[in-house]
Amino acid sequence: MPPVDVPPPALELRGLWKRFGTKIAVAGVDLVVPAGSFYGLVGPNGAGKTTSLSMATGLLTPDFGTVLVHGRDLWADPGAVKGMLGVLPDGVRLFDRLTGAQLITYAGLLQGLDRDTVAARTHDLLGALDLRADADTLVVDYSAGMTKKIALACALVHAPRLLVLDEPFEAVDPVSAANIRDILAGYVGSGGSVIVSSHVMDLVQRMCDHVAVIAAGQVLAAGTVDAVRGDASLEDRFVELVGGRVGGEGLAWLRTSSV
Ligand SMILES: Nc1ncnc2c1ncn2[C@@H]1O[C@H](COP(=O)(O)OP(=O)(O)OP(=O)(O)O)[C@@H](O)[C@H]1O
Repeated sequence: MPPVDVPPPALELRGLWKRFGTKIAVAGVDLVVPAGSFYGLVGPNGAGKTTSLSMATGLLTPDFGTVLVHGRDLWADPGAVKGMLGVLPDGVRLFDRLTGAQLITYAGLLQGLDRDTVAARTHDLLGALDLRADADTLVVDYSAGMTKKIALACALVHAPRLLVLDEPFEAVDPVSAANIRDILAGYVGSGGSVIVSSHVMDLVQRMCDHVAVIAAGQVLAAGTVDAVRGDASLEDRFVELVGGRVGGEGLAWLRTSSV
């Protein structure tokens, strides 16, 4: 039988390391995000999620390691590979003196789309993310959740093959979050791949088909959500893997009434 062509993973991180001064933020992360998967990345504060995703998307140079996007080496040819990526970075400044509509338009033109396509997609994205009434408001005057949504629109406008979203639901209201989940589910259903970091275990358990738990810069567990969580909820499994429950010890003074 002739060999069957297996498509490469949407994203593959091999032996990623990053040190800031004396702090090792990422200590040998290996991760395979299968094409067509909805992948959750979870871990405690300071685990190295943002640092890993920044290296995976060309925003931060790794000290060591390789990033493959659909089989192509990102750091060997960033210009060619970045077009396949839609990125929602954490805490990166936007050009917030543009209006929401201008910012999406800018992102689309930067990705090489023609003006008519950008105009149509900007209209669609503003509608899907419930931002049409604020299309002409400066982004600097947006709320935190609106800013998150406009940044997500910028990540989507060129219909990338892989979406890398750092905490996309943070500060977003429940209705908008449900709309975003629908958009992402439709995107994955039509062949796209998503990796999303989140602190909301319940959301990851319901939304994602794969998950990786990362702590202290290393992957503690990775695979399908069902394989990682076993018989437990993802939240219980997370606490079991990561530990760190302290139950308010050492804060007895907080419960002492002086009245
Ligand atoms: N630019 C930087 N300079 C120095 N240290 C940094 C820098 N960026 C990250 N770190 C450190 O690297 C570690 C990992 O940070 P990172 O932001 O990747 O964690 P995270 O898992 O995304 O955390 P959170 O869930 O709180 O967002 C932390 O200890 C952080 O203090």
